[in-house]
Amino acid sequence: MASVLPFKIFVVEDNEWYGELLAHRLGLNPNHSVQRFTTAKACLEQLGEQPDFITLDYSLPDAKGEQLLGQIRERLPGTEVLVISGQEDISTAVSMLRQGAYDYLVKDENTLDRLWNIVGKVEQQVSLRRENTQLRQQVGARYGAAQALLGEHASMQQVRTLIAKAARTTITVSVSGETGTGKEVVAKAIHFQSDRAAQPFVAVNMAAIPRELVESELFGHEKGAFTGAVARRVGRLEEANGGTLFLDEIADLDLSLQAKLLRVLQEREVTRVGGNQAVAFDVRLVVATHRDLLTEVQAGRFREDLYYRLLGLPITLPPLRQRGNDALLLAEVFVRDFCRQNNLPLRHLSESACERLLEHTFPGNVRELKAVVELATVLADGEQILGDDLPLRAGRALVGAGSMLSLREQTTAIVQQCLDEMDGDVLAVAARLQIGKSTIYRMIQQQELRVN
Ligand SMILES: Nc1ncnc2c1ncn2[C@@H]1O[C@H](COP(=O)(O)OP(=O)(O)OP(=O)(O)O)[C@@H](O)[C@H]1O
Repeated sequence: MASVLPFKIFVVEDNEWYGELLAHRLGLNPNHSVQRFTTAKACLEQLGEQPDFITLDYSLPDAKGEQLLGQIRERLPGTEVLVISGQEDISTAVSMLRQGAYDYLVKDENTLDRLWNIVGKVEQQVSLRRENTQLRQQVGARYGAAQALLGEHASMQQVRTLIAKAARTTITVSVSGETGTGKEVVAKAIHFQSDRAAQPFVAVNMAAIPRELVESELFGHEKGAFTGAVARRVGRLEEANGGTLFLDEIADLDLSLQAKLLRVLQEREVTRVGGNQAVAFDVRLVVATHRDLLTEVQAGRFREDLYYRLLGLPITLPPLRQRGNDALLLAEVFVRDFCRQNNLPLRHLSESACERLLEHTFPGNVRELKAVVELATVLADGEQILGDDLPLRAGRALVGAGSMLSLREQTTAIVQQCLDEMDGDVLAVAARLQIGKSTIYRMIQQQELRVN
């Protein structure tokens, strides 16, 4: 994988002829930018240029390899250093490798080929690392920005204020709201606006994991802990160490696991299933649910002590239908982003489209709105998206459906029919009906739906 940025190499070699030989060989790759130095001092003076890779002659006139390697590792811990020596000396090689050298080569007829292979490997690693950093920065910029959570309604401004306050400390945050209201967006915004932004953000959906696997998913397991545990697995809590753990659909956690989670959170230590060694962790917790947790506590389905441990700073996301004109604002942004991403000429919502969007109740909230306007953007013939381009029929039928019971019955029947047609493929059904996959998993768990 070639990186777009040049791959910067320093060749440090006091033998002019040999240095030129190395530099010439490395320069055969047009993506390499090679600089040559004959002393340690000259190399150190240019370290500010942040080379990706350094080849280092062990015996330089003004320093020994160990000294220069030590200084490079201190100033550029991410730069790989390959030591090239005139003589084979095992103890020197071991000491250089211990100090963090990438490898140790002896000058012989194979040196150039081996160097070429090593540089190829390092270049690939650097390229992956750059890609990773870039992605992290993109996600960070997207969710870290105050406007990550769109909406001008007073309730959303209040949510943004709470996110900013939560980000300043490590307080646990509990987010509630219907499906598709943006609970995960809130969790990411808190993470990326906090000083943990460069650490992992790990999301686990309790409703999407089979009950018997939740414990090992969260806490990890040792090899052989149960049938199928063929290798050791680090749990999500450990994975999120230093960062943020987002536990979605927390109300779906089994009562017995609620007790275990409480203990783990209180002790700030986790023991893998089948293991006997506790591992300390440091995570910020954000939990979310579409249910009222207090009602779950009163009904005996959620432990009161865990409820108080998790409540922290509560943030409630109102359904989209209670956010005034925000649906239009969000719709315009989704259309604009979709056009940009797909190189389409910019499209706009017509008056009739706006009217229809404001009439609709959006049971799937922002997720549904996004899917609807993106599809309408594809279907529209001209620059304007018309009311008829919006695939809102199901929503309209449901609005007139009357009581909650018939609404639920209708929803269940539609999802069941779709599940049957799609051979139980939950992700496909979620995409087709534009509802959250966790909603479907929940309905299956509560035996409202059958999977054949
Ligand atoms: N205020 C918002 N601004 C921009 N995009 C939003 C907003 N709210 C939600 N979204 C988008 O809507 C979609 C659903 O959001 P998200 O997954 O955060 O919802 P959720 O409440 O966690 O859903 P579920 O309960 O089904 O897990 C995502 O594509 C998200 O980016």
